[in-house]
Amino acid sequence: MSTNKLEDAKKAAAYRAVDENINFDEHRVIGIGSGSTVVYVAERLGQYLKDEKYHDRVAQFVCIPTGFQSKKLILDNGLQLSTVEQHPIIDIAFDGADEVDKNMQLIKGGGGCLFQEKLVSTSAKTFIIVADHTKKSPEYLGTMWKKGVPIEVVPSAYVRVCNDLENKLSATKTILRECIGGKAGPVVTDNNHFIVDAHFGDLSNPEELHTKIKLLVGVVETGLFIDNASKVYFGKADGTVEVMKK
Ligand SMILES: O=C[C@H](O)[C@H](O)[C@H](O)COP(=O)(O)O
Repeated sequence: MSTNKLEDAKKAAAYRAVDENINFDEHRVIGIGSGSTVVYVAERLGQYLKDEKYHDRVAQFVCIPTGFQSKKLILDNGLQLSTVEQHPIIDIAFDGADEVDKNMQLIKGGGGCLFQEKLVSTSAKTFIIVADHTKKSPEYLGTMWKKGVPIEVVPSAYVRVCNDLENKLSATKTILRECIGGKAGPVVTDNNHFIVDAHFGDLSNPEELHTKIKLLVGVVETGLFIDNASKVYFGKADGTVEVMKK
């Protein structure tokens, strides 16, 4: 699919997700995730802010970011920025995903934001995923996303975590994520952690794997988002959107 078509698909998913799920009278605290698709969620909210019919209500929204990129998205679109410390209960959150399986379990963290994304998404009463259709798994997680399960780790523990993932949890390969261009060395998350990408092949039981990884010393959070999403919007190349819900 051409880059333009892919962008159209992301935009279609994000716009429809906002249009169908924001309740302008009831919602006030909005989580804004990270990645290239959620850019269009912030853009859509910015459009509503400029619309005089919605302006007063959207101006009252406080937006909770999942990292530096989303903080900037919120500000660039004229929206009000706040923190999860000030608003530990979020009315609705929007975010992207790297892969979504048939049970709406997710792999996230391809862009390196997973801990803060999980904090925001699990603090939200409703969590909406926006994605292009290439993120939809035919069956198991690990089918479309081949870069491994992202795991956020305490820097000093990364060797120990990699060893445990391979020796105790049978990961076939673990990779400390490196920066590509700009800086030599590992990716450092917004919370000053490292990311390990762990390969397990197809994930037939992501819930169990998530629980086992979380128990390893040095693991902060996994990129497996279990029973978290309320709905998923998949944009397609022809501009249509498929909605998945339970
Ligand atoms: O760490 C990054 C996040 O989990 C993103 O939401 C995820 O990688 C999807 O990003 P995109 O919308 O760019 O595909």
